[in-house]
Amino acid sequence: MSARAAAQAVDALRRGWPVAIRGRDGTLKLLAIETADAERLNAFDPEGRAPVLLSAGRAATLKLANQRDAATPDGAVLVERVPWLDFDTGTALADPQLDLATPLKGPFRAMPNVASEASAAALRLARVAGLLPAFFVLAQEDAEAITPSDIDAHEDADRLRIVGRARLPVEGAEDTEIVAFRTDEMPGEHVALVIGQPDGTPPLVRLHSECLTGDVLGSLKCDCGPQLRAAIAAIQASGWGVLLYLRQEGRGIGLINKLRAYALQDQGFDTVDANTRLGFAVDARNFAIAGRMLTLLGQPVVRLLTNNPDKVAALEASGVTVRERVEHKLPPNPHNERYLATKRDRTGHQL
Ligand SMILES: Nc1nc2c(ncn2[C@@H]2O[C@H](COP(=O)(O)OP(=O)(O)OP(=O)(O)O)[C@@H](O)[C@H]2O)c(=O)[nH]1
Ligand SMILES: [Zn+2]
Repeated sequence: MSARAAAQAVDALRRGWPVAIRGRDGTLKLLAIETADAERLNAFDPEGRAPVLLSAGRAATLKLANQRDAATPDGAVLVERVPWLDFDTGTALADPQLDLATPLKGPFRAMPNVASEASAAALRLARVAGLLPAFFVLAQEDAEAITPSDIDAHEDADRLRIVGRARLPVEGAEDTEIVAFRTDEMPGEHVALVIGQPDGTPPLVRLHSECLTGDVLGSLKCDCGPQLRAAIAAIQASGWGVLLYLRQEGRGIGLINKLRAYALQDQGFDTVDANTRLGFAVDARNFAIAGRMLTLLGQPVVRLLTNNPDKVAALEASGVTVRERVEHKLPPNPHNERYLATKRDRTGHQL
């Protein structure tokens, strides 16, 4: 298991270089459509025979769901390569933002997906890389192939360690310390704000997932910015506690993919369907990271500020005891009303 091999594969995908993944039922060489171009596709596949690998969620939108593999929205579907399926058509298959602008040619046909383990790993690697989950693929052995367990190692929360800490007075909580965590391969560092002084009682804890648009730019589309500031205030008022700032932008799909989801929301899809149509799980976050951070901070028992019962369950699954769920509701605005209603109606939030 090599987290480093997976990190190199993420880097290669981001640069438009091919990578290979070996699963138990076959090896796939992959070219990520988002970072490729016609020339790279030609170098990767001079004979024009590489089919396109898509998520089942995207394939369903294209009416392409392969009966066998489409059971889960983040399962994989192979689209048969035909002569007119060129690079631009591949891009149109990959990116749902283009659906309105470029009517797709067709018909496309799903074909049996032989290397199912490698395909699933490919979709996962695209998410880790923050790319659209869509590839041209060749079933081909490769000495440099990574394996699904390399990706597991890369994503393993137990690799996180504390790398720095300092006093950081923040607005509304002056007696605060910042603690930074990372793994060797991780580009973004997670941080914790330890607010006030531990007094032997379970800390009030907030798991805040990064939202550049809401936290920093004041976006009104979501409730993240107000939730962040209200969490600091609530922790301060409770005596002491911990705010975890988790670098899981867009519920784990990354900033660019979240913006793609926003563009789909502009077309009328809600936050759940937008994720699915892009080919991602509705919530791709790994809360084991939060569990590991709390463990490293020596806090195995917490009171959790959240409206999301899944967060409670995920944190408990990672070995932290949630003694109490404390609700964290803020008043809606005209722009986030529908988003909050979707969270209540479709993702089980107690709002
Ligand atoms: N993919 C996607 N992510 C979004 C969207 N709107 C907000 N987010 C992300 O959702 C995350 C915020 O969720 P949180 O507030 O931490 O958690 P929650 O699951 O809503 O639960 P609470 O603890 O009750 O707030 C951030 O990473 C945001 O970037 C969206 O429309 N699509
Ligand atoms: Zn937000």
